[in-house]
Amino acid sequence: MKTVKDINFNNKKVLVRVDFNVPLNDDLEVTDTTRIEAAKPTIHNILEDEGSCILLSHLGRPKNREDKFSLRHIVNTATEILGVQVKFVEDCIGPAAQEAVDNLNPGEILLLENVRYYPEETQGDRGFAEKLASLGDYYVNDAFGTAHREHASTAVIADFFPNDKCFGLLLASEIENVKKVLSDGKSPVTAIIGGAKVSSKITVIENILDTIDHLIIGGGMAFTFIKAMGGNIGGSLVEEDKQDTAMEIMRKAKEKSVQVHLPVDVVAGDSFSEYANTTNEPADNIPEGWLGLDSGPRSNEQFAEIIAKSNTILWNGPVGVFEMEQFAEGTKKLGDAIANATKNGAFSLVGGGDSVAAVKQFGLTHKVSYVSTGGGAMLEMLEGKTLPGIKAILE
Ligand SMILES: Nc1ncnc2c1ncn2[C@@H]1O[C@H](COP(=O)(O)OP(=O)(O)O)[C@@H](O)[C@H]1O
Ligand SMILES: O=C(OP(=O)(O)O)[C@H](O)COP(=O)(O)O
Repeated sequence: MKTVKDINFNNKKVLVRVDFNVPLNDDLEVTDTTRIEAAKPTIHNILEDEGSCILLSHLGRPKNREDKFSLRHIVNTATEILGVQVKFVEDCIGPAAQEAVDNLNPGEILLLENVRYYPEETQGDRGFAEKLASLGDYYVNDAFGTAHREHASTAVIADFFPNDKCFGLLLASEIENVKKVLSDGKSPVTAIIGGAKVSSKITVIENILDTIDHLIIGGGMAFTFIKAMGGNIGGSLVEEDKQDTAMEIMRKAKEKSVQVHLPVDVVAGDSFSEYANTTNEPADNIPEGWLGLDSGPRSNEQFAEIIAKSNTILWNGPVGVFEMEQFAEGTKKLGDAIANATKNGAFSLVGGGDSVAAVKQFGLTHKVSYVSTGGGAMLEMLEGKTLPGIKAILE
């Protein structure tokens, strides 16, 4: 994998696609800086070579150039984090962008306006990609969170730099960390797949069955499996039409000698609410009118035992409705178990939207081996897909 470390950018203008799609509050302040911090090593590498960085990013999904999606709102935060004044220009192509690039000196950073202000970006328009490409001498992709999109600035643009393109350090590191689990994982390898939707995780489970020893299925997903096996799940979340798929996964897991672990008990609520009355019930015998909303104490212990014996751990998806305090315990205990195993030498990767949010909420970010910066992108990698943003650099 060719990365920014393999190129000397001295006196060059480098287009860096970053994912600065960060959350903003109502006052348009950045509330989570993880993705900006994650781009720092790549940007600093280029600046240390005495090159200059032209940053390309999207923010949200604008339809009509709405001001709330302007990257201007993140300039101060980016300046603070990167330690260098970030210049900004209110367009990403055309004369204004060109003038700002012409005035850029080695060691400087220029952030261009939201590439999604142009519909051509998401359409993967070649002409638009060419206009972006004309601004720089090199193209670096460091936008892991957007690497599953075949857009102008994430994939098509690379065509215009046949010999002058490479991976950023974040993108390279995301790829390497998935490899550490899926190809080079030291056994026993355990995957915890939770969350709400069986349908969105089937391909992930099918793809990882060949490489794992234990599969913990938690969260809302578990009830489709439990019901398919004849359990009573009360009013718990279920995907009725996915019960055959669930049984098929169980069959394949057995064939491949993967041990599947489902919750044996749950914390049930009488409504999907943080004010619900709660009770502990067997996971396969939940009374009518009650919903399983968190894994119960016996399940948490069993999951922790398996995790403690694992050398490689993949966690995708919470095992309960962790956003509500009284259903957060299972996910917190699971996170603690993973942190402990990591302290004892296991490699742990946390990937995919809500589990990353859970890890942050419980203060475990620095107690696991790697936390991915991509939700959808990480899921697609775990499904075994080659992401367009990665393919474009490799080709
Ligand atoms: N037992 C449950 N019943 C209903 N929802 C659940 C349950 N356990 C977890 N969830 C919810 O699942 C959501 C995450 O689901 P999903 O989008 O599939 O996961 P991810 O974003 O990690 O891939 C969380 O908002 C969480 O509250
Ligand atoms: O935040 C992102 O994705 P994620 O929420 O799946 O992590 C990326 O910036 C991609 O954004 P998109 O889903 O609008 O293409």
